[in-house]
Amino acid sequence: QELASWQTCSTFLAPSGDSWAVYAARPFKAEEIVELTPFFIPLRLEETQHSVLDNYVFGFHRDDKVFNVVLLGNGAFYNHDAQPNLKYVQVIKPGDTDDIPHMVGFRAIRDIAAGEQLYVSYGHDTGWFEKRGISDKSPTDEKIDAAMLPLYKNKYCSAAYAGVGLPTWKGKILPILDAVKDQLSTTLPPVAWMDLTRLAPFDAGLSDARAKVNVQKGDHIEQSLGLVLSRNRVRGTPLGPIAFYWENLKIDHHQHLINLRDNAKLILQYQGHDTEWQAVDRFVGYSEITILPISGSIGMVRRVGNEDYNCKLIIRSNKNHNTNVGVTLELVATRDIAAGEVLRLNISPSEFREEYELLHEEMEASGQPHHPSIFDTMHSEEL
Ligand SMILES: C[S@@+](CC[C@H](N)C(=O)[O-])C[C@H]1O[C@@H](n2cnc3c(N)ncnc32)[C@H](O)[C@@H]1O
Repeated sequence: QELASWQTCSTFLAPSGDSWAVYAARPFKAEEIVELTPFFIPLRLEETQHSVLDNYVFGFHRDDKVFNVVLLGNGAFYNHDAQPNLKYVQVIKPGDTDDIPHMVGFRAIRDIAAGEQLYVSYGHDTGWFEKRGISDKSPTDEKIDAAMLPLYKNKYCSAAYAGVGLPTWKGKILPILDAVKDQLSTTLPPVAWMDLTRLAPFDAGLSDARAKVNVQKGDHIEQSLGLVLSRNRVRGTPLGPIAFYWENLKIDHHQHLINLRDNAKLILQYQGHDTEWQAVDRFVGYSEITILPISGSIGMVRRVGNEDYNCKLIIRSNKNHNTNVGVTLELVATRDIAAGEVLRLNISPSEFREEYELLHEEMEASGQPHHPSIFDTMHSEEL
């Protein structure tokens, strides 16, 4: 098939040593948007600091308070370099008093070649690593060899499109960029932020992720990472509708998670005042396990239970990770899917109405696209 620009791969998540890293699938020019985050959820500090999620979020201020934002896509997986090639950018509408970002993404600091590992800075001081008892390894400026790159892309590029497409970009983001041009003191005109051919002609927001290319039955649509979180770190937060609660997972997922725990390949990380912020394993029981699809777009795929689904989820051990805090998630097509078709996963949505309400509030404030059906349960109970 002849691919349009929005269907091609820009970046991908792949194993690197004993963990994961994000790589450029193609060259980028300085200042170009390398990744437009497909979906972001701001959380209060106390909602992230006690679990492994704390290692995967970005801090920002809102209403004079510090928030931690969970980013889907590759945003949570950029490694740290004191001289990074990417910078985190967020766009806030001028005049908004609550500092809610309407767009989050990553821009190239310099020209980047295809195959280069992508890095951000976790902060100027060394505090980030010290606080967590991790030593900051000097960056290796790792690059995937040109001869190997096609193999990597074939294996690790996602076949899903998720997040902002042309309708939201033109209708909601471009007008803000016009207005903030001077505040950001960028020399680029707003239209130069994004090559419009990289955006799909449709939005593929939350619960509306689509196939980017034609996919055949049995193909892997995407491989991404799930963090293992205790249920009580997810309950009552806007993460609920994105996470997979134990009771919504299938029997083969349960079996697999039990096997992983039996083989010491799965832990529930906790840290707090009582552990002097040292990370410990605090597993209490299987039904307490929740999987948060923290990378890629699996969390944005519509959950339809057993009705008319076109893909399923496979949970594997995160064999490329030395800490056992997560699992590898694979989205596999259960029938042929055409490019542009909505992905439908055979897992039931969770039923905690107040979590949909919290998420809905966040989405209304930031204007991120979503399919209305995700909030159906909420609305039907309201009526
Ligand atoms: C946001 S995650 C980045 C993705 C990570 N490589 C993974 O596979 O989960 C942050 C974690 O990556 C590792 N990391 C990132 N940059 C590092 C660096 N410069 N030196 C040492 N470890 C680093 C640390 O384990 C840290 O807790």
